[in-house]
Amino acid sequence: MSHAAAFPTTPVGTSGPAVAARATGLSKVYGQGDTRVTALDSVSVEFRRAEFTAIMGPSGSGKSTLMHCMAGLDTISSGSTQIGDVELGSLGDRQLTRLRRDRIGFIFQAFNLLPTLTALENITLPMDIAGRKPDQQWLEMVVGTVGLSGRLSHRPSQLSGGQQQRVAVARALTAKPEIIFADEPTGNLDSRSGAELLGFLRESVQALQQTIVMVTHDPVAASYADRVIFLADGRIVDEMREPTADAVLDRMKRFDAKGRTS
Ligand SMILES: Nc1ncnc2c1ncn2[C@@H]1O[C@H](COP(=O)(O)OP(=O)(O)OP(=O)(O)O)[C@@H](O)[C@H]1O
Repeated sequence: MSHAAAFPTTPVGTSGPAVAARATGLSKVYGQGDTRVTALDSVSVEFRRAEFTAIMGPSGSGKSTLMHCMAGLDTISSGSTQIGDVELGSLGDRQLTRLRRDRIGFIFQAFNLLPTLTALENITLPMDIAGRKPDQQWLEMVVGTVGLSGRLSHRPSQLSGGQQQRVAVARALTAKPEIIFADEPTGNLDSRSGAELLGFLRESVQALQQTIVMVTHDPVAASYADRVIFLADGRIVDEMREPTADAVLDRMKRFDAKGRTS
């Protein structure tokens, strides 16, 4: 499918720095003593503007933790994280909340939709809170592409899991944030809807210079990205550019063969 010709609007801010987000020597330790877990072990990584990155790795390798720390949703134990030029550690709670609201889009597995709001109200909520008006043409384009046009006045409880996921995706894209963090965004979709969604994310990167970081277990989903970062035991152990599903699958099999301690 191709939306390139129909992408009508101005790109996501083109004036900012070339690196949309960066972690430097990022470590995250949970618990103490016997329950101490090093979820991230001195991770340094850059997410460049207008690049689509997939994060992969075995269960428990630190993928979600990396994304949560980068997005300012979790504290870090050492190192630093930046969104654009802003060092997250230098921000107070309110500044961090505002930065998340204004500059970051989220597509998480728990969709975090508000039950009393309609689908449309959920989609525009972050912009309403920020006092910004959605670009109507873009909103319609996003809603049409994720297949929600007939469902906008439904509340989340009246939508299927897959439809709720589409609302979460539309909410993230509508505000044109500087960077979108997505955790298994196609997890609840059938393969055709998943492919459409990934194609749309891909084109939002190409046509709008959107920056996307996506955690996934699915090699086919990862193949839509520009690069794949592989985590194991809280460290980046490999990186692949222009991934194909087969190449990603082969790389993942090497984790399985070695167990989790590669
Ligand atoms: N709140 C927490 N308290 C204690 N340990 C945690 C917490 N969150 C994550 N961990 C631990 O940190 C490690 C990394 O977890 P994380 O959820 O980042 O892995 P993941 O790669 O996203 O896994 P999955 O693919 O299963 O979702 C795991 O060992 C996990 O048990």
